[in-house]
Amino acid sequence: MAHPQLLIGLMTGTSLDGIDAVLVDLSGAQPALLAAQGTALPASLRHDLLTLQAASPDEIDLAWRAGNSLSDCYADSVAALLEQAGVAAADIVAIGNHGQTIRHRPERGYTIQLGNHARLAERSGITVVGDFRSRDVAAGGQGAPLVPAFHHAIFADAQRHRVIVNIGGIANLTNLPRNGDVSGYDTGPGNVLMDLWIHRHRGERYDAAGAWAASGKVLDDLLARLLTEPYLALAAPKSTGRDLFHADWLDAQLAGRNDAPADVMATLTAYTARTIADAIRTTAPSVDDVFVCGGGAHNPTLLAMLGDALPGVGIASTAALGVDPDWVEAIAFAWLAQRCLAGASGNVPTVTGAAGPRVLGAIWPA
Ligand SMILES: Nc1ncnc2c1ncn2[C@@H]1O[C@H](COP(=O)(O)OP(=O)(O)OP(=O)(O)O)[C@@H](O)[C@H]1O
Ligand SMILES: CC(=O)N[C@H]1[C@@H]2OC[C@@H](O2)[C@@H](O)[C@@H]1O[C@H](C)C(=O)O
Repeated sequence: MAHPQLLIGLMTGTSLDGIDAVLVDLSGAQPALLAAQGTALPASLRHDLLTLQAASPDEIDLAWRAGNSLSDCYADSVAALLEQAGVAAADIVAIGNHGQTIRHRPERGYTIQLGNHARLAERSGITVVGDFRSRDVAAGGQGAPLVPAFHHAIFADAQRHRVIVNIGGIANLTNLPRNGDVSGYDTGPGNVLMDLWIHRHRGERYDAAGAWAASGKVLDDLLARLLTEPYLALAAPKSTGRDLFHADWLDAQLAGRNDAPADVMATLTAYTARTIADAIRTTAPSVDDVFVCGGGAHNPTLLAMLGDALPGVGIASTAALGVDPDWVEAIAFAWLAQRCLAGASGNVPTVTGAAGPRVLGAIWPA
């Protein structure tokens, strides 16, 4: 049996719903999930991180202090994960730490994932690999999405044309045709608009199981207006984030309207499904099966709308492929850390638009 390769993956995504932490053994062909934990962020830190995604006064001080607090939360997550698994820090090869995206501007040559990796290495006593996106951006790429290489490694199939869709804050797809090629890009909003709307009207973080959306009716004129967003028609490589899909964007779309909030919720859910379905139809017209991961996998209203827009296509969660949809991204960053330490490339240049394959990430030794 191969010697275990224990790595930890940490993901704090666009939704800001908390820290996803996984402990995986990456010695085999498929990742073996040994322990997993979701931890909410303290409300004040979540507030600061949201503030940093819009212009704020004294951003630099706030950013660096929030980065330190975030790293302390990561360290607590790692300690809890190791305790849950009964594994010692000394047995972990590395932590792959995504960090928190607060700006994503590849067109200006930068993307910022906050988090003090030195502090995490110091507190955990484990080697940290972080800053996975900057090298791809430096090579002219989008720096995102990065998960397609991982999806390709574990989900590609020679008999079935698969598409993997991650519905997090933003949604991204990976196209895995039978011939072994891989392509992918960010399709547009994932849960971000739906989360914004329900938080504004009901004070809730998200529309649990899509129940509120299911109680409203889709407003076809509003949906048509939302579909005119120019990002949707851009050719890949492309990536997006809260830099585009934020509260002001939504308010501009709704200006001059006075719709029932439940109908807007239904329409934003339909918009999310439709933009994903349109991307799949354009990029992968001969797809056999779509597998969904990320928090959107828990929204049956969204999934039903996606299914309606893709007649004849099987839609399931990545659980059907043996990987829990909640942990795919965090496992991907453990895998990317392993690649970095091996000196292997982590990007797919045809996905990100980078000039070529690049080793992604920087290393903070234990
Ligand atoms: N039970 C549920 N019902 C409906 N929606 C849910 C449920 N659970 C999670 N979600 C949605 O999933 C979101 C979190 O998804 P996820 O953790 O994949 O996002 P992320 O990793 O932060 O984002 P990204 O992939 O864009 O970086 C929540 O904000 C919520 O909108
Ligand atoms: C800049 C950034 O953090 N992008 C995230 C975000 O969340 C989903 C989508 O937008 C994707 O592009 C990316 O995350 C995943 C993990 C990726 O890089 O593949």
